[in-house]
Amino acid sequence: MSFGTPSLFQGKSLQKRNLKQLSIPVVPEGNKSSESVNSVSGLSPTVASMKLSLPKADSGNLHLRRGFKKRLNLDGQSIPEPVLPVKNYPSNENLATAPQSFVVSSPTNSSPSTSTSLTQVFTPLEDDDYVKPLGDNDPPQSSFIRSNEQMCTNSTIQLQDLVQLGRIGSGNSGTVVKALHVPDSKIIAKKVIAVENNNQLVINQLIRELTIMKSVHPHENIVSFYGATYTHSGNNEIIILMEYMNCGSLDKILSVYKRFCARNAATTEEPWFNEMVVSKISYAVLKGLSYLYEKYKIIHRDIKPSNVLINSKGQVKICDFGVSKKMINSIADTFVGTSTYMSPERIQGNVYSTKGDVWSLGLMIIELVTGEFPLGGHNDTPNGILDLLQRIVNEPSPRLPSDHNNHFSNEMVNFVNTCCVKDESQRSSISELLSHNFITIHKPKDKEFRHWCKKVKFHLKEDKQIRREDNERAKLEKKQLERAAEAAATARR
Ligand SMILES: Nc1ncnc2c1ncn2[C@@H]1O[C@H](COP(=O)(O)OP(=O)(O)OP(=O)(O)O)[C@@H](O)[C@H]1O
Repeated sequence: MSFGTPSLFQGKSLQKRNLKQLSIPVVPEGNKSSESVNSVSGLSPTVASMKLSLPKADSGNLHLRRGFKKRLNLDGQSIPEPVLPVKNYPSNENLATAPQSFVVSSPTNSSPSTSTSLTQVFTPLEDDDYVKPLGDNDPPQSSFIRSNEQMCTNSTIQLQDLVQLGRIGSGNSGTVVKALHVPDSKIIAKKVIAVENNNQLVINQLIRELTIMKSVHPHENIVSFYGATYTHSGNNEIIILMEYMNCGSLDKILSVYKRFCARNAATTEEPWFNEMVVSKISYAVLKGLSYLYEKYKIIHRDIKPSNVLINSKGQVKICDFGVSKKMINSIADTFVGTSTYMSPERIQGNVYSTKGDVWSLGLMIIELVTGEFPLGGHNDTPNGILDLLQRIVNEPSPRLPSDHNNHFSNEMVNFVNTCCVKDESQRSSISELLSHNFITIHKPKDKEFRHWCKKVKFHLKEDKQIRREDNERAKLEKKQLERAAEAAATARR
């Protein structure tokens, strides 16, 4: 299966193109009425004093335009079409009617406690001003994080400077949305984690872990962390701001690939996750893991396809690192499915090292090339979580399939087998794997991999478009059926 005809492929980043067309002229200073806008709409002075000139309608602009239409509030519910609260903007309505939910949150429309926390959260600290991780019994802090990358010229990110563009996805713990940071026109990802019943233990733990994340300096294989906050008025939620990766996670790419295969059943070309791609992804994951451990003694503990993100520049980065064993367990109590990539020693409660992440990488590779989770696919779904855990511990190690449909190189087979050794002491370490033949053979293929990422981006867009059309068609058919049924009922009466 291939990526389709190259002629279809447009290598440009849609986002960048859109952003270039999103001109943001600043309303001249001293315009008093723009300040009154702030207090009404809840916009920060920066956002409120800018006017957004949306690009003219053409297919290339649909993405951003649609993003504005489909904004979500913090609960993931759609919010009304924005009326940009800008003086002199032709389509502007009465300022007093501007929707309050245009921005995420703001001091002006929040309770006093939240206002305090939100205004403080993204204020930068001095370089050496790291916050000491909290102890179990320490009270949670409402604000403590700053950017670890110079996100914008004045290095602060105010929540109220963000405009939500659309939902990216959700996992067991939260929902991720795409947001525009208006002052520098950057797209970022915002993860919102609802904390039920104000669970103090979970909050403390999350805050501790976010504090650790904050201390990690940017690395080419780690998703940059821009800031986080805990809001405790209304819904209790933790908001994490991070780098946006425009090809999404490997699980998302795998789903798109499966739909692509279903639509193009006759095509029998090379699979998307070919050996070069798997090698480059593995290399990036191993380098990220190595950096986290060598520099910060952080063990990732949650390597899986949804935590490996890709962008069209050809970068592969890991996210959601530093989640402690305690935290994973507390989430696993509530949510089924988080433990599936756990290594045998972890399940058995034995000493856990970075080799646990090596096991997870092995499972992830099998899943990418076969399209199925190795311990539960092929019509052999485990009978609940206990059965799955039992399989990991007691059954033979997962392996790449060796039937006539699958021809894997000796290097790749050996690499996967080396990752999936059940006895942790016999399993290879991260540094050993970094010099494995499977990694070194493909290491120089940066250009090919970049090209692959761009093609993925193209197919993601294509898939989105097809699904949107399918949905619209289904809605139309449903409406027509309803109308026909109504007409038949009327005729009978
Ligand atoms: N920084 C990001 N850039 C782009 N997409 C992202 C980013 N972070 C997350 N996503 C997407 O959002 C989805 C949801 O992420 P989230 O971290 O909430 O859950 P998850 O990793 O899928 O599952 P879990 O909660 O079990 O870890 C991911 O699957 C991924 O596709």
